[in-house]
Amino acid sequence: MGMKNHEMVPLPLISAIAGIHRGAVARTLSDLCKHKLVAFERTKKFDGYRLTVLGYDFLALKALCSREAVGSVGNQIGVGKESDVFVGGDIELNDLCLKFHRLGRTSFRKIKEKRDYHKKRKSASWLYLSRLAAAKEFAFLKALHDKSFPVPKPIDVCRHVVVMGLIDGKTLCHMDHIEDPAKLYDRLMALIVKLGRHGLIHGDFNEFNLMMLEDERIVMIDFPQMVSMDHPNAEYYFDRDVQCVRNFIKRKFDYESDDYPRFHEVERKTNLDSELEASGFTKQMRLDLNKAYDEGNFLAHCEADDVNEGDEEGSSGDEQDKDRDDEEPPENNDDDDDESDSDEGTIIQEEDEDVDKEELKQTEIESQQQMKALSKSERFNTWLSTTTSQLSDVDLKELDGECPLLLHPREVEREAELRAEREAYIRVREEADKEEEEMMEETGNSGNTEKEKKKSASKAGPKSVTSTGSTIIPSDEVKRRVSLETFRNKEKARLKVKGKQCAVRRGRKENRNVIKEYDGWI
Ligand SMILES: Nc1ncnc2c1ncn2[C@@H]1O[C@H](COP(=O)(O)OP(=O)(O)OP(=O)(O)O)[C@@H](O)[C@H]1O
Repeated sequence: MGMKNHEMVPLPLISAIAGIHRGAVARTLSDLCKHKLVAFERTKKFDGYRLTVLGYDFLALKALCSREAVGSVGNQIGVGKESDVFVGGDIELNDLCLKFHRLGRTSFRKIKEKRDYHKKRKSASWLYLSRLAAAKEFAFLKALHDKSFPVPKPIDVCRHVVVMGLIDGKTLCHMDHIEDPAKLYDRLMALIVKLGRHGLIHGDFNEFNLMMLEDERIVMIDFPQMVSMDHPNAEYYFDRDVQCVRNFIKRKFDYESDDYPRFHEVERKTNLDSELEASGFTKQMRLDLNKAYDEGNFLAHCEADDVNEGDEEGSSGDEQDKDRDDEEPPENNDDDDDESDSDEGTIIQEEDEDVDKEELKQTEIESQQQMKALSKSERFNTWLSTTTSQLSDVDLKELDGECPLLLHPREVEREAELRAEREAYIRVREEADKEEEEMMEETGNSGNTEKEKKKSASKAGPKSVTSTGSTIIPSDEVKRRVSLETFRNKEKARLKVKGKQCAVRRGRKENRNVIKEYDGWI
């Protein structure tokens, strides 16, 4: 499906199509790569997977097997310019002939050189053309078989594979000797005339496309360029077929005759063209295929895509009927659907973006309006000024005693947590203060009252060691204070570390205890 409009199908697209997660799809794809059913390709711009010829064969065979048209595949019995022919069997093991069309196989390499990542159908030209060739062959086989022409029995067609009856004979080019060349000559000419009466010209009536059975009956196995008797060059093609037979019989069996059919002598009875169209090989398919054959360019139909767009749409219905059991949706129809879908997708996306932008704009406008209204509102302004003045009137000093209430609950909690840790430090500090006080009393340096002394001590704090000219502190006292300060600092550090380590140690200890408790019980 991805290859309908991608030369290399990117992984996300495969995942989306398969409805499987990318990881799973990538794994599946790598398995398929190992079996050469898909190939991974990396170019400067894009990475992706492409279906290989073998992969396409497997898809067709899978569908044919599930339809029970094919039960087995055997040896290769023929190689044509644009096909591989295999012997096969149905589910009851009756012989079959499987013809895998490879149209565009040679030109595919050229396409690769001028690779285009995403262009309608050009990318999968070989798939499309091979499929057209198979559809055409099957349609002709069916129509001719129904009119009792000597052709293999048409059994089924899927993608690029035609399933038909196996002819137990030899191609005329391999015949070295025949009993009656005149009889063969007459049979071949009669066949050309019979085709003409049904409005058809083979167009490539040669020894490679004709087989001879044991009883010397002739079977047409290949008619890739069959044209209508209404074709502008019909007479040329008709005469060329006749001349081909004359040359072959003369060259190989040395038989010549002046009795041969002329184009204007052929009386047309029926018109197989219309029946062929009804059988699924549409006018557009014929145009595409003929263009490829006529111009020898397997991309010729792509160049005419734009011109033929309308016709294709008309023809898609027939194709859809034909491929009812086929997993792959009709090319033309789906291409159009895909495009319309993707277009729709973009439109929806664009619409969404527009809606988002509009919404944003609307909200912005609304909020601006609200702001304006609020600033204009007298009620709001009065409330704001009253509240501000009330706040400024509040005497924070009065609230000093209630300070804890102003603290955030988390801060109160932390205070409590830290208190236990700090207790030792506080105790030491209190002791030091006490000693200091006593010492101050003893020295009696200042005439301050006890209250004032306390105040000054608390103001200066234990850290203060400043001395003025009027204050004489003995050197012993200075030493003591310094050592006390050092002790305090050490204690602080020790307490901090102890707090952290304790928790860790406690945890470890608990664990050890738990292990000990359960030792021998496990
Ligand atoms: N129905 C069949 N039964 C038996 N053998 C067949 C049948 N169809 C084709 N073959 C064999 O396969 C060979 C190739 O088939 P065919 O001519 O249809 O292929 P092609 O690609 O159209 O070849 P080309 O274009 O070179 O003529 C034939 O020469 C013939 O030996």
